Amino acid sequence: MTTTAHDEVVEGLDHFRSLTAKQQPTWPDADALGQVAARLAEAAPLVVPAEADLLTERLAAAGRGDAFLLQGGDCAETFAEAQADRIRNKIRTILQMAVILTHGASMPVVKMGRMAGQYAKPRSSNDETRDGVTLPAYRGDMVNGHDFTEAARIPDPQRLLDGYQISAATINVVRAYTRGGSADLRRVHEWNRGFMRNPAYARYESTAAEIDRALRFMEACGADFDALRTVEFFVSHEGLLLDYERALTRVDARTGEAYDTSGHFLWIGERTRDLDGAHVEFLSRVANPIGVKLGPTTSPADAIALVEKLNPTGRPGRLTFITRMGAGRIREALPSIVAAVRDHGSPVTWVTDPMHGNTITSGTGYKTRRFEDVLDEVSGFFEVHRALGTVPGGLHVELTGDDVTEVLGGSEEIDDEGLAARYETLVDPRLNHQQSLEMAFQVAEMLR
Ligand SMILES: O=C[C@H](O)[C@H](O)COP(=O)(O)O
Ligand SMILES: C=C(OP(=O)(O)O)C(=O)O
Repeated sequence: MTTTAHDEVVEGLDHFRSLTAKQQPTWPDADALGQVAARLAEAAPLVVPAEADLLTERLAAAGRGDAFLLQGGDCAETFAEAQADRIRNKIRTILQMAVILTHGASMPVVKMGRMAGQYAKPRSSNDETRDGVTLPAYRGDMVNGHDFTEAARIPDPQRLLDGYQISAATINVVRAYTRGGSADLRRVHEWNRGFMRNPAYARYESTAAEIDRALRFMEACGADFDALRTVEFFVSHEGLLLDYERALTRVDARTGEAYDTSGHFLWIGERTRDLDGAHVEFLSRVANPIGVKLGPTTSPADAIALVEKLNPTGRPGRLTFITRMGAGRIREALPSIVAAVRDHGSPVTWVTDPMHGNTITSGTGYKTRRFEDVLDEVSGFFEVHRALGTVPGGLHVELTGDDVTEVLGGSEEIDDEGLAARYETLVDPRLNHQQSLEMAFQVAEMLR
């Protein structure tokens, strides 16, 4: 029998199975996992290749400095919170931030949620110990339960199917919300005006007034606001659970290329970005736009090797590097990496994740971050790119649309004691709604 190009693509997709895959759950029942994977392999795609290709174009624009990416959402989505109002609050927050950033950058903002699939987490330790009892660590709702009981912590492949279904429902809300008129620019700006009524945010009044004037100017020029009622919104998650990602990967009849249809954009985490590891190998085979998190131990040679493996043809928008160095290290650690990639010549879209390098434990024992460190890392990111003549292409943040108290600081000055009021995240701390908007105002100033 002759091997077709299609067969070769499919065969290539399974190469990762012979490599080391870090951060995978220890599924107790291989047969049960196989049955779930078979069902997922027949399930409808969550996104279609043409949407992923459109995002590649948008990210190429961000890489050139013709657009700016805003990627945000929960550290770990949970099944329980996949409710319409929570999803809507998150989208709303991202749209509100996007309006502020669009004004600051004077360029389109590409909007992307860490949503509809962000259900699996890499962990520092395989176990968690409480009061002398040690159980497997929580690895996200798509793997096991957060309750600290033996039964909840056993990885259950049925959760992959649940995650798929809940992602489908989430995408449905995202599409309805971003296409149904709720995203009207004037309405989003009105929400921002509501935020400004709190005197804590008076310092942003002049930016809000400028946006008002810009909207009135557009109106006077006869801008078709009805045409702006629909916004493009993409979904993304860490491509961590390779059994799930592989099962949702389909060969596109149009192009003959494989697409991971679990989300528009998948990223490889800092802990799984080994060049000879299974994650890099698998995602090198799919045609979606992909990202790689780069932490402070990344060498320029590591970055170049990733560019060559993940984007050998130098397709603009295909590869995004999401740097997460820490505020104290970014100004020393980032320049040599960016300079090496710039000199290599293959296009990369550079995005800052100012969250993951700035995690601390509060005096009261909470895993938290300081708002000022988060902003300082963003400043460092702009400084480095401006000094090197490269493009700071976007922002990746952990946020929620709700009023939680997980990150220290901001104008409402959440302090050590204040963290206890509404600390809800199951893994890492997120900016709350107000802190997210405040960050957008500050980044808008940096973008000018
Ligand atoms: O979100 C990122 C990681 O999953 C997280 O930082 C891991 O944190 P841990 O050190 O609590 O396992
Ligand atoms: C785990 C994450 O980040 P990193 O890989 O950068 O630690 C994340 O973004 O959820």
